[in-house]
Formats: sequence, C-alpha cells, structure tokens
Amino acid sequence: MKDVNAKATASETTELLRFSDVRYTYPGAGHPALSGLSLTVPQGKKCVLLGHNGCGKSTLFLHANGILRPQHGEVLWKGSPIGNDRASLFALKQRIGLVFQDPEQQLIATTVAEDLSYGLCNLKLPDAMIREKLEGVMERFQMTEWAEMPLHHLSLGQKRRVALAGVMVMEPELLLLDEPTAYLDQGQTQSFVQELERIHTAGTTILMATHDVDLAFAWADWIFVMEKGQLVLEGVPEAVFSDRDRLAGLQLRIPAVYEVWQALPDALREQVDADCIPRTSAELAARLRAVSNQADRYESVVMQK
Ligand SMILES: Nc1ncnc2c1ncn2[C@@H]1O[C@H](COP(=O)(O)OP(=O)(O)OP(=O)(O)O)[C@@H](O)[C@H]1O
Repeated sequence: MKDVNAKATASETTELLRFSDVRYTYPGAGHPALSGLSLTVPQGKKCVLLGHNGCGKSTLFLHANGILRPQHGEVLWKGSPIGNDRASLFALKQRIGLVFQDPEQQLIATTVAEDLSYGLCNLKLPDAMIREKLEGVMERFQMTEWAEMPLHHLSLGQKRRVALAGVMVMEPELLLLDEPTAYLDQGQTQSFVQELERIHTAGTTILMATHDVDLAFAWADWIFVMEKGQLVLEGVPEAVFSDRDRLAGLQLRIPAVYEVWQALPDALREQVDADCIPRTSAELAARLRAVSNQADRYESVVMQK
C-alpha cells in the first residue's frame, strides 16, 4: 500500500530521477534484485531509502548512475531516458554523485589531494580551475591539512569524508549515499548529518539508503521503502511510520521518538502541539520542558493567590 495522500505532495515538485518498471537480475542469481521498481526522486528533497538487507537498494544506486543498465524498463533523468553511449554516461556521472557504502571501493588514488582531483582531471579542466576547486572542497570539508596524507592512514570516518568530498567536488545535482553512517560513532554521525544539511541547503537533492530509522525520521522529508526489488511504501516520515502493521511486516521498527510521542496521553500531546510531531528526542524534550515550565508558572500563580 502506498501513501497516496503524501505522494500527491511529492508529485507537486519537479521530478529529478525516475525508475519506471525497472527489472534486473545479476548474472547467475536465482532471483531478481529489482523486480519492477517504479520510483521518482523529487528535486530538492532529502530522501531516505529504507528496506531490509538484500531488498535492492544498492542495485538501485548502481542503475541511477549508469554502472548497471536495466534489463527491462527505464531510468529517466529529468524526464529523458538515460542514454547508453559514453558521453551520456559521463555527463550523468557529473550530475549524479554516488558515495559507496565502503569507501575502499571509491578511493583510488594514493593521497587525499590526488583522490579529490581525480574526477576533475577526467573532465580535462584547466589546472588553475582544478587547483581552485580542490582547495575549495578541502576547506569546506575541513581536510586541508590531510592533502598529502596517504589514504590508508585515515580512519573509516575520515575515508568516508574524503569519499563524500570527492563526489561533491564534481558539484552533482543529486547525491546518492549508500548507508553512509554504518559503523560511524554518534559524534561522527552527528557531524556527517550537519555536513548533509550544508550540502542540501546549497541546492543538492539527496537520496540516502540507511537501516537507521531514527536517523531517517529525524532527517528525511520523504521516505521510500523497498521490499524484494520493488517500492512498497512512500511518503513523509510521519505518514510512513504511522503504518505500524505494514512496517512490522517489512521488519522495520518505529523510530524511538515517534514511539514515545504516541505513548503520551492525548491531553499532553494536545498541549505540546499535536499537529507537529517532534522528529528528534531533543525537540520532544524541549517541548515537554516548555509545557512543564508553563505548569510550574501556573502552579506558582495559583499558590500566590
Ligand atoms: N554482484 C552480485 N551478484 C549476484 N547477486 C547480487 C550481486 N549483488 C547483489 N546481489 C543480490 O541482489 C539482491 C539485492 O542486493 P542489494 O545489494 O542491491 O541489496 P541492498 O538492499 O543494498 O542490501 P544491503 O542492505 O544488505 O546493502 C540481493 O539478493 C543480493 O544477494
């Protein structure tokens, strides 16, 4: 079941990337990785892709930037089918940046600076422009002092940052992130999310695959849920996570903040503002504190009388 009401909101925005009935089976595999996937990524949104292991999220990404080609169906960029020729695929790779789950798959050069300039060199840009873009991205991602560092000296979190910077230096319109917070600690996840906010604010649409439903609820403004190579649910986070039975069937848990919110007495939820569900525990705590302060003030006024 799709969230039809929420879908109407998404279709009001411009379509960026569309999968239309895409089917794909890996050579030798017993079952399809994508089995009629139809999904539209709206421009300007922060989208999350949820689904348990093996449902086809990475395969979707590999189709999005032309590494894999559909065996059936189409992938469209701004309404036009993605071409098969070298020039179209090269142009597509500039518009759509893919950050792999494992940075080792992505980082190919010896040092940080070499890796970051690899894509720019492929574009055959003038040296001065490459230097300018390189310095800009290293400053933005706070890695200027790592420029000459061998990549194998970096931690996993640092490698992930370099992989992301290497994609962002190409200034893509759509950023695809495959489980970018897996194995990151809480602090690293927090600074990564701040980085994503900056990227999104600067105008990049983002589609992130993750297993972290709390992160999805806190960050996304549109959620896609996949199962067995198909899109089975989509909508704004509040709508998607309200479908408790459906999510249980998909082996997805409810975000902790949403669980607590729903466990609050109706009267308290009304006081806190029932129409606007808090997305993070900090937001929920602040609202409850405000209500409790109000109650304290009321009590002290009553006591004075
Ligand atoms: N190179 C491959 N050869 C054969 N089968 C593959 C290959 N890559 C993926 N598959 C299969 O395709 C299906 C979809 O895999 P995919 O990696 O796209 O899922 P996923 O949702 O990204 O999983 P995860 O959450 O574990 O990363 C799975 O059944 C997987 O075993």
